[in-house]
Amino acid sequence: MRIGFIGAGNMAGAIVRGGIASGRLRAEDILLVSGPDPSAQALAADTGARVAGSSADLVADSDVVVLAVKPQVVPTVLAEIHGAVAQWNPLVISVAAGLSTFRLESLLPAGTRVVRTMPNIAAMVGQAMTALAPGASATREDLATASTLMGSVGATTELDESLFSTFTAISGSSPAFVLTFIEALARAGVLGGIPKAQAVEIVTQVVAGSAAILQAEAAADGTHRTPADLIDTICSPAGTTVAGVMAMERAGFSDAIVRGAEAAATRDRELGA
Ligand SMILES: NC(=O)C1=CN([C@@H]2O[C@H](COP(=O)(O)OP(=O)(O)OC[C@H]3O[C@@H](n4cnc5c(N)ncnc54)[C@H](OP(=O)(O)O)[C@@H]3O)[C@@H](O)[C@H]2O)C=CC1
Ligand SMILES: O=C(O)[C@@H]1CCC=N1
Repeated sequence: MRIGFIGAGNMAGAIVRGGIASGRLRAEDILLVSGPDPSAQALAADTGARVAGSSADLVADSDVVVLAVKPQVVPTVLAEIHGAVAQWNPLVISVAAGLSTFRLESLLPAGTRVVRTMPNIAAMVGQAMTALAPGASATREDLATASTLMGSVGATTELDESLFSTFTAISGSSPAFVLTFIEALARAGVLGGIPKAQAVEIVTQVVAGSAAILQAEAAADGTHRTPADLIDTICSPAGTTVAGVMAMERAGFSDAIVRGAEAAATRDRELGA
């Protein structure tokens, strides 16, 4: 299957690099095109993918076209490829925040098969979480194709499109929230005298270990302990952890996270308006 990426920036780069590294995508099947800066050339040089002469040329040579430009640029790109899509009828997969399948379809020839997805940057290490929703003309096979593509860089889940803004907040954007937490906790380590690089290494292992516990719980038969259950196993009575958790909650830790996610979801809806 030939896959063309319109946009060769952070997200396309993460999918292309992660997919090739996992052995699930072949560089020779990947075509790239970008905007005024030579990001497609750079990604091609790095991965062995090829660069198309234009977005319309890319469509003519692709079974699947991935829209990986900023949401604000999508209408321009779809105007550029409208004729080629009418002629070649590729499956169009969007990774753009905010833009509904209805909106994308309205900018494409009638009957274009569209699948909306929301991956995250962890695609670059094969650990993305991607939601998928089919447009009006997409078939089960199209959804399976999109799922296979995104499955090459991590886990996938079908999700009702009405939930995409919330999903974008808690998955598409949230690696930045988690990294903000890591940066802050590492800074606390520095405050206590641990060198920054060592503090980041320590906190990264803690976050990976904590996630691994939850994944093991989810995979286990029987009762699955929730994050709240597990917090209780770490909080010794009158111990260090409960003192820390209480101080964090007094400072509004959980509230700050929910507010951050709500703001991201609101922005996703604004981008689609
Ligand atoms: N970054 C992330 O973590 C995530 C991003 N997304 C979504 O992915 C999409 C891309 O984001 P991201 O990769 O971060 O953005 P980047 O700015 O890193 O990349 C955008 C790419 O679009 C290219 N581009 C700009 N104008 C055109 C054009 N007219 N024709 C073709 N290509 C063009 C740019 O090329 P040039 O360099 O030449 O300007 C660049 O390669 C967005 O819609 C975003 O919502 C979704 C999930 C996570
Ligand atoms: O910040 C953004 O708009 C994009 C969508 C999800 C992650 N990055």
